[in-house]
Amino acid sequence: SSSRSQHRLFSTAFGYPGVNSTYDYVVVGGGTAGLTLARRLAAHASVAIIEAGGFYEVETGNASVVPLLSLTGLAFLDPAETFLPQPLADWSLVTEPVVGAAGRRIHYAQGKTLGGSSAINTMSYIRSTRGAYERWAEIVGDDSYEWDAMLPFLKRSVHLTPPDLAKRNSTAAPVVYDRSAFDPAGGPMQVSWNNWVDPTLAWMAKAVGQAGLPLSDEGFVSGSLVGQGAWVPSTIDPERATRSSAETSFLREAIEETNLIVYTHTLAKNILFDTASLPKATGVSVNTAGLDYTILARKEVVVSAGVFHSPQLLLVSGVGPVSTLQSLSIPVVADLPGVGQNLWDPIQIFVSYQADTTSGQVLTADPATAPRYLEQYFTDASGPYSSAAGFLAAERVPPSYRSGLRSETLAKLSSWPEDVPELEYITGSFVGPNLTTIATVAVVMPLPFSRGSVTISSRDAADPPVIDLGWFADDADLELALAGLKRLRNDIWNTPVARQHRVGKELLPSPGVQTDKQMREYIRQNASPIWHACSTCAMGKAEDVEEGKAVVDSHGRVFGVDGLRVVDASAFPFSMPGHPQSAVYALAEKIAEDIMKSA
Ligand SMILES: Cc1cc2nc3c(=O)[nH]c(=O)nc-3n(C[C@H](O)[C@H](O)[C@H](O)COP(=O)(O)OP(=O)(O)OC[C@H]3O[C@@H](n4cnc5c(N)ncnc54)[C@H](O)[C@@H]3O)c2cc1C
Repeated sequence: SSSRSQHRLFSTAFGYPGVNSTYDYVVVGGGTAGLTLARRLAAHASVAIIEAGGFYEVETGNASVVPLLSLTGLAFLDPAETFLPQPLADWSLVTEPVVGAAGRRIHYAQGKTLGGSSAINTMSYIRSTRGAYERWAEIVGDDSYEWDAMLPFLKRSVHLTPPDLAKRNSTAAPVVYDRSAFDPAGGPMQVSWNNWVDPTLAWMAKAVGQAGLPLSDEGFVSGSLVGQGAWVPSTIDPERATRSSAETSFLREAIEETNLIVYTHTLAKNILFDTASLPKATGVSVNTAGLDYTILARKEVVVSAGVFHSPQLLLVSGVGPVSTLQSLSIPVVADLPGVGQNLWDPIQIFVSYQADTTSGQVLTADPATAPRYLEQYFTDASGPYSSAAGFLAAERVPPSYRSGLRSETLAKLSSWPEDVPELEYITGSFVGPNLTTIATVAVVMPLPFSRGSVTISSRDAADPPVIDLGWFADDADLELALAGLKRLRNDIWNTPVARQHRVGKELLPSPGVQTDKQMREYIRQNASPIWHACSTCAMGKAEDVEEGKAVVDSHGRVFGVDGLRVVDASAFPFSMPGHPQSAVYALAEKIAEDIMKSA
């Protein structure tokens, strides 16, 4: 069953609901990590994927396919409690009231579809820093997480296509990247650049430069995040300018080249254990449209259900803090205090103005110009529809703001490696009233000091997990957010270029928000997720288990049980500065190799 089948029908790749079956490996969650890992394992073994969603191309149309729509598909990105649900591709998670953020409940988008969050994210492909990977290695006591050792795994998942400068057609947006950071062979995930440059983003990049952030000379994929990322690449297939996700890459390849079996619209309800001696995971009980059945694993169960659902599945299956399990009368399989703890969730704060330039969203919202751009997209894979996010910058808190920070906050910052950015900036251009352009710069604090948590209120995996984001639980985060907000307003938005292009009064926060107190209030009222949550089943050392700081070892193996791993963003030891998807793919590649070596 493990050899490559040359002439498999597409339909052969899908499981038969309701029929109990057995495979070598059962992977829960056909998302970013799950599909990557499953595709690699399926080259050598029989593998089943259990995925709660289906194919997003079928179920949400172009919303997750056309790059521009990844930013206008506000149903996914809207953090308000009143968001418009997209139940076929998003879990519709709403958090508990966030105490530090004016008691708001946040809609936290998470992909419920093949490809998981790689199918609904904003597609920036960035790698973290050398220092961050070194810290990962230290925390988990395993040198193989250092940058030089991880680089082959970072390279393995992706195929790079250089930017098409003719289609980008902009001298204002020079692309810089290091070719040697990619492998010419590489994996099935496509990484490339937008085939168009948004005119508003182009001058905003200049403004960020005038505020003292120089153009990076190697880009943001080579282990350094300093200055301007010089137009970071996206997970985009440049040929037709469509999203490349774990589904279009790893799953499609697995369907063609392996015997991987996929169960779509199937919810993993419980991990099954043989509790005779050391509890051993033996499979998963699942439900497809009301049918209950079991999928057994001869070798291992791998949980890749994402930052909120991986801890949930462990908890409902009896793996977690004893107090939580007992309060819901769940039989204890393993007492692991850290399951659902240590949630890291970076946030973003916006400053925006109306701009005197146009933007992709305006051109495509205007009935006079939209048809022409649609035609351009379909015939040439270029123009505004072909373009997602694309501009990012990073720095340490500059000295003039640093001097205003409390000594406790400075001490906390100094605990991080020197190459780790403390503030990141993301530019955006949106459509406003009467087809005006709204230009926005967000500041992100990539390494929050506050911790949230995930727990359960019922034994049923079909009920949503209970999420406490914990924003601003640590005052240092509010202080940094305030420094970042001032940096945006006083410097970036005050540069000659920004003054030249901004129109009228500040829209966000608004001129009335001036004192530190008012700005803190604005931050609490408007902080938004950037969807980089992680570490709820944190990787660490055995000695950190009791304190609740570690759930899995450096091979992703869950402490205290056998035959069970967690491999996804929940296993990160901390939030990787930059954007996380590159690290999720790399982690899946690395653990897949681990599993195959030890099999
Ligand atoms: C809106 C948004 C924008 C983002 N933008 C970027 C960006 O520009 N760049 C970047 O690098 N990162 C970005 N990210 C973050 C990045 O996409 C995620 O960190 C990453 O995709 C997480 O991968 P994962 O494997 O941990 O989880 P996921 O990819 O979310 O996979 C989890 C999978 O498990 C399935 N599942 C869960 N529970 C069950 C169950 N009980 N039974 C069966 N299946 C289940 C889910 O349906 C899902 O398919 C963004 C994320 C979001 C949501």
